[in-house]
Amino acid sequence: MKISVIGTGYVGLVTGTCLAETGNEVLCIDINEEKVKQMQEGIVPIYEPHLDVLFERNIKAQRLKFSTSLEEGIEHGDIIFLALPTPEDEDGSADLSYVLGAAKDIGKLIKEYKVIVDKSTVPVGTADKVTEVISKETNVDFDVVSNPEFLREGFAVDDFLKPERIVIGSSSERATALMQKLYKPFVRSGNPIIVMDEKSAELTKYAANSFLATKITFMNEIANFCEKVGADVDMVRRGMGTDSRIGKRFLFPGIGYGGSCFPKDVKALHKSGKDSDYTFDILNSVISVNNTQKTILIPKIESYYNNDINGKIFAVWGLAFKPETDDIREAPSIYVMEKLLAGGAKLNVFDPEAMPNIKRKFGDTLNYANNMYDATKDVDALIICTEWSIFRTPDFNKLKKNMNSPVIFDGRNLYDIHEMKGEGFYYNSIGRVTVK
Ligand SMILES: NC(=O)c1ccc[n+]([C@@H]2O[C@H](COP(=O)([O-])OP(=O)(O)OC[C@H]3O[C@@H](n4cnc5c(N)ncnc54)[C@H](O)[C@@H]3O)[C@@H](O)[C@H]2O)c1
Ligand SMILES: O=c1ccn([C@@H]2O[C@H](COP(=O)(O)OP(=O)(O)O[C@H]3O[C@H](CO)[C@@H](O)[C@H](O)[C@H]3O)[C@@H](O)[C@H]2O)c(=O)[nH]1
Repeated sequence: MKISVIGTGYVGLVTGTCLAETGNEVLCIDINEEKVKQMQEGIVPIYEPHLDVLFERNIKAQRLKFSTSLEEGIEHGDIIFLALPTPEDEDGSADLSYVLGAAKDIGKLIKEYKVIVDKSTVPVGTADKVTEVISKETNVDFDVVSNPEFLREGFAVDDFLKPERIVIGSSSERATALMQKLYKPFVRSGNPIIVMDEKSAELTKYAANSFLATKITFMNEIANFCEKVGADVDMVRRGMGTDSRIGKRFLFPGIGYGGSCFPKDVKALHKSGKDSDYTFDILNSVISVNNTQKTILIPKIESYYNNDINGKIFAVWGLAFKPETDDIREAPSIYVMEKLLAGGAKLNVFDPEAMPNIKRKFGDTLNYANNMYDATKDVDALIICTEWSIFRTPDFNKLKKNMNSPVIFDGRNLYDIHEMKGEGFYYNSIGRVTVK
């Protein structure tokens, strides 16, 4: 099939590349000229594991192409995916200006039947709005489908190629049949393509993300309570997670959820509720607990230094919002570092992939280390914000030699507290006793 993808970010590029991998002719459109130029030169503009191999293969096979011309995109695709940003607006709602702007342009350019697929995360009713906007501009026949994306950054290629489910929201038999044909190669192991109405599809995405954010937040509260009563959240997590009704995943406590999705999507669903005269009490709490959780290490650090961190030097390991990505959107590390800088601390930072993005945001207010050990030279403490694998088994002796004092504040519970007892560190983590 001929496919166009409008918006070539984390979702659009993965979608385009994976659809090319199954033999489709894909044209990816982006407004960012520099990004398009890079991709035309064969450079993947984001860090996403395993994407480079597929990207290269499909460009070589001439199934994957890039352009800045929306006109070309509209002409090329029988199916046109919108993978555009839907960032948080000032009132917490999803900003639909990118999606509706593209819809208007599509309305002006469309010459024959097309299926317009909304892959962006959008509030209930957006498919109707997109239909209305396009209809105002043209009499040409088209269908709008809601097809929310559930991929995770860091696992995006695998998630797209082997999805646990595909949700298609459509009231058109013609569009549904095309979408089922397109996705058939991705569900050969029997995972379902669930067809439903547009509104339910739109809500499914917000419900899934908000549920997962709630699950994490619940565990963060249990962790905070563990610290009060001397219980160990790792044990509680294992004890709970073995109940298949609860499940083992997304029970890891830490310094809050971040990223480009959970924070904005929870807020957007909460705001949608408000707009429909419904108060999501649970989501209200999730938002508030997560706000506090992002900087939960700060009072611990301050208290260790008798409320004076002015002039202290800290190493910060892990800046991306989670491992295996260079994405720093709503990364808890940002909130932690801003508080530490405001308190007068100096920071030596390291992340395997997110350094360029952090440099763009923080400029010369941070010291950027070449590797994880360099970051710890002459520091008063090490602060861990993201659980990259390379941080999991450090050379503790080397760390002790590098650091002014052996102190670790771990926001992601990387180390076994029993093993840490023999390493000679002051080790404070989340929901577990402090090793002194
Ligand atoms: N990132 C994820 O893991 C993920 C997963 C599932 C769903 N989503 C949702 O998918 C949507 C896209 O997210 P993302 O993370 O890929 O965003 P992104 O910011 O990485 O990418 C968006 C791209 O769209 C481009 N763009 C902006 N305006 C444009 C226009 N008018 N025409 C063409 N291109 C334009 C930008 O230059 C950028 O490259 C959002 O709604 C998000 O909530 C994201
Ligand atoms: O047990 C856990 C699991 C995750 N997190 C945090 O939660 C955030 C989100 O993690 P994850 O869900 O792995 O990353 P995303 O790439 O943001 O993916 C989420 O958001 C995407 C965008 O909507 C969806 O498509 C995915 O299904 C959904 O998992 C990160 O800050 C993690 O550190 C925890 O704190 N504890």
